[in-house]
Amino acid sequence: MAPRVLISDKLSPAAIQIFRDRGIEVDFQPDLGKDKDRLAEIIGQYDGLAIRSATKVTPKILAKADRLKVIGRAGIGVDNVDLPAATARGVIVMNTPFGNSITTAEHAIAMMFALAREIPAADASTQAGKWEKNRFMGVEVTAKTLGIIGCGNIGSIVAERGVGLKMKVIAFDPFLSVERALDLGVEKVELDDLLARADFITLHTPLTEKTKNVLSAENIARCKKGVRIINCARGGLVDEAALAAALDAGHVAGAAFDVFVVEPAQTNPLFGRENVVCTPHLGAATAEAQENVALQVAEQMSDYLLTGAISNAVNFPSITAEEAPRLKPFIELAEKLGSFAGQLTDTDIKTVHIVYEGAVAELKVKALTSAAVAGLLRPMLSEVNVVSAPTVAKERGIVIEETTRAATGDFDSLITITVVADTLERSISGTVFADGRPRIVNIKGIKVDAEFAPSMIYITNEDKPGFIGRFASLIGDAGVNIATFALGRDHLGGDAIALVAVDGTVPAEVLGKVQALPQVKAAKALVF
Ligand SMILES: NC(=O)c1ccc[n+]([C@@H]2O[C@H](COP(=O)([O-])OP(=O)(O)OC[C@H]3O[C@@H](n4cnc5c(N)ncnc54)[C@H](O)[C@@H]3O)[C@@H](O)[C@H]2O)c1
Ligand SMILES: O=C(O)[C@H](O)COP(=O)(O)O
Repeated sequence: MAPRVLISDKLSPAAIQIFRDRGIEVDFQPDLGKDKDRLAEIIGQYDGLAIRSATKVTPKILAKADRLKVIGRAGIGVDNVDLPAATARGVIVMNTPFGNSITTAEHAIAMMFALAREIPAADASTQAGKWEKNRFMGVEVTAKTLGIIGCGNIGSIVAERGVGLKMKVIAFDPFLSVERALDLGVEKVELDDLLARADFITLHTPLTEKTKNVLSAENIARCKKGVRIINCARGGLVDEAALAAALDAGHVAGAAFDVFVVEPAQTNPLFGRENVVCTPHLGAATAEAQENVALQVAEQMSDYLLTGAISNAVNFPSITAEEAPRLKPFIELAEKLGSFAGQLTDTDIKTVHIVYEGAVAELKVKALTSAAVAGLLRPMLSEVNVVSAPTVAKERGIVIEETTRAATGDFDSLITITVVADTLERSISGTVFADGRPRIVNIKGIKVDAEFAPSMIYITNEDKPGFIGRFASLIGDAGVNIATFALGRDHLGGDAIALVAVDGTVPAEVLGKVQALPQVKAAKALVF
């Protein structure tokens, strides 16, 4: 069945064409995002949801999204998607981090000029027939100091434009390297320095706990008198009420805002002032940017739905289209090895150490680790999946360690998972043979060669004669058919293991009888 995608926001029709060309069914309902109830009603029919910022993907909507595999944000900010809830359901959330950056940077520059020359007020006055030539006295931007808070994709483009306009550009961004600042022709400064020196301040950070109200009443008071403030990033970076007061007091000369704490902004503390310029979240609204983000999101979502390739996901590592098919059998192996270890572990897991050897070490091991951890935790937490597993493990204080190294033994590729719990440490290794099927090749240091089967019995016993015969007749008498039987031992007469694939489930009383056999140390029914 072809995957189905719902577009619930105003996306360029270019996206629809891409989906159709790739053989994906697409429903384009550009106003649906605003109707939460209707969206919740129909979301269960779709594998993909393509959005901009009007659709709010809440836990309630996700709870109904039974088929949903991917949410594609045609744009940058994913703050309208409940990421923990999407992750918990195994839904990949991807954005298009660069498609609208130039456009948004240009909007910030346009806002700066609008403020510097009071263009909106002058326009309104002129079109009202007033010709108030003496009323409007602007300021030049040349040689002024432009302070950028957040110098990432968009902030950097604004910086370059600012330098081109002969401004002195300073930036506060804890993650901006000195080399990058130098490349951009920007002086990296601390926030206090920026506040004290900037004639224009423009914000380009995401809204986080740290950046919320970065321009608070106190920080606005630290700004140079006559500063002009531009926000084309996210509402909430500036305390709107404090800014309104500072504008009224004449401390701030002007403000240009594209984004607001509450959107759509029908009322706002900043509204109604001549030295305030507002646009309705138009930062990304150019034909070019909308074409870019629509094409990109449709390609990315199609790739994921059709090939498993992942790009620009905010909750999963990237996987290229070439990697996806090579990774697939190892994802299955990692998940099953994790599941094997998880089904044998009843106590609190402290550490999981995963070693990737040989060719598999060259693949995206982060994705394999997520799969292994999902398999490991699923016997204890049924809701966990490959996307949510690392977060769930972290929440539970489980330390995940990864090692990659060249092949050391008999196998081209080998994955070994060691689980350290309260009172035990358990290792299991597996590989994928040329037939693409995952195999178990070592359990706690004992070599074995077994395929995974839907229903298995794992037995540890003393390596003494008689066990196999007794076990086989017990199982046979109980009407349980043995499909395959794999054996291993550490040395003659030492510890032995048996991995037995059976048809159908193993009744508890049969397992009890196996456990009671002489020489058997433990027996466990496993399902894969
Ligand atoms: N108005 C619009 O229509 C529109 C369009 C596109 C993007 N945006 C928004 O613009 C913002 C920036 O987007 P981007 O693509 O440049 O993001 P980005 O991730 O490339 O850059 C953000 C920068 O902020 C920095 N940063 C993070 N925390 C900080 C802190 N506490 N103090 C200072 N700097 C900090 C990061 O180091 C990073 O360099 C986002 O919020 C995005 O949603 C708005
Ligand atoms: O984060 C973004 O990309 C911008 O805020 C643009 O949002 P929009 O796609 O709703 O215009």
